[in-house]
Amino acid sequence: MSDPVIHIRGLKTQFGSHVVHENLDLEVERGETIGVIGPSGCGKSVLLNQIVGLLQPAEGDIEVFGHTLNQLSSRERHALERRWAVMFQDGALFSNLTVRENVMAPMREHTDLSLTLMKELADLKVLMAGLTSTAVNKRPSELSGGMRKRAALARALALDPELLFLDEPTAGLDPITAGRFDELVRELSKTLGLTVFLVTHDLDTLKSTCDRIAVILDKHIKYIGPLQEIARIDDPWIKEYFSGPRGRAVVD
Ligand SMILES: Nc1ncnc2c1ncn2[C@@H]1O[C@H](COP(=O)(O)OP(=O)(O)OP(=O)(O)O)[C@@H](O)[C@H]1O
Repeated sequence: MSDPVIHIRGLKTQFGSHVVHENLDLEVERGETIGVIGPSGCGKSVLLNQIVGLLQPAEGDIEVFGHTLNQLSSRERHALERRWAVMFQDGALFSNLTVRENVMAPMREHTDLSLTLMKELADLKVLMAGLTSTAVNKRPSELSGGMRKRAALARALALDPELLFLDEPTAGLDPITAGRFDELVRELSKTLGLTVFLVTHDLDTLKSTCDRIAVILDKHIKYIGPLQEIARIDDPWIKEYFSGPRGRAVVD
């Protein structure tokens, strides 16, 4: 691989005596969407949190955009953080702010743009995320689950990230809303040239958005490749994962 956006080597994660990851290696190429799957508790969300610096690994190196995370000054770190965005499972929107104010929040923190420009940009991101302009003045509690996800996506796009992290983006959505959200993620990632790191249990999301799938088993990325290849691997967990009716529908 030529130009990995994320390069992880020899990662070990440990909580007390509980070893979650050991000798975990991963490369994510620029512009690809990678879906991370694995049994519940295998450390998918922890891996995401480590890449964005919310958790420290016990051992190993994590490079993002060619910079080793634990070797950066806080200033360098701040500059690097502007290049990625995270959409957490619950959306993590500020409930007391309108959608527009939520999308403006990262701009206020990281830029010196005028208020007028921030508002215009925020409204543009809201439209990009597939919401209508009437949504900008609403608070999260006034939105449906699907609309809240879109608002969270709009906020994630606020600073034009090159790398987007999505933790269970379609969790809690009905299949039609989830499918539309998957389409939006795919369209935006291709149009904007985003690299996407996606944690999901949703087989339809894997099929419609991911270029490659990374499977965490036995504490490391045991398998990585396109969905059709992964689905055919002779491994008990993979067989079980893909053997239900939905799994078969995705693979056939
Ligand atoms: N801050 C923490 N302190 C202690 N243990 C933790 C912490 N965060 C996560 N863990 C443990 O690490 C393991 C991996 O957690 P993680 O949430 O990454 O799993 P996951 O693969 O995302 O699971 P799921 O698919 O159920 O969401 C779990 O056993 C969890 O209990």
